[in-house]
Amino acid sequence: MNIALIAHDQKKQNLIDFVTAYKEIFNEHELYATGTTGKLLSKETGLSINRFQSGPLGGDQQIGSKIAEDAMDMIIFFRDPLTAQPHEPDVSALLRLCDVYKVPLATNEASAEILVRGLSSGWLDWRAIKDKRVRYDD
Ligand SMILES: O=C(CO)COP(=O)(O)O
Repeated sequence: MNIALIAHDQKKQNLIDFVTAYKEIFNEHELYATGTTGKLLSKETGLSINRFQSGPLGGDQQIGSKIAEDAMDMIIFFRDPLTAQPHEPDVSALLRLCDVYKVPLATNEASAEILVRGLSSGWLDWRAIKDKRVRYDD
């Protein structure tokens, strides 16, 4: 599965701790991240991570475009709900696309834990079904 990992600055350590805790599971998947998150995650966990631009420079939009191409299977995005982000429209757009394409999304540790445990239990195997996409062009 292709998994995107993203965290706002105040939540980066939370994401590092989370990914470290579930490293063995994450290690079995293709990982993607926005720029700074990916840099820190690979340094701190040793995992191999494909990096996009930093979030404020378009990274959220790049991940959104992967969702629209059916190339992302899960998004773990530890948002900071208490700090205004200059690129808030990009953040909203990414979350919206998760709903458009029914991509599993977790925005905090509690829901991320359920997704990751579900991933290792096969609950997300339906993602491999080719015709799962919501199509608006039929
Ligand atoms: O801002 C972000 C997500 O909206 C994250 O970007 P960075 O990983 O580059 O800090």
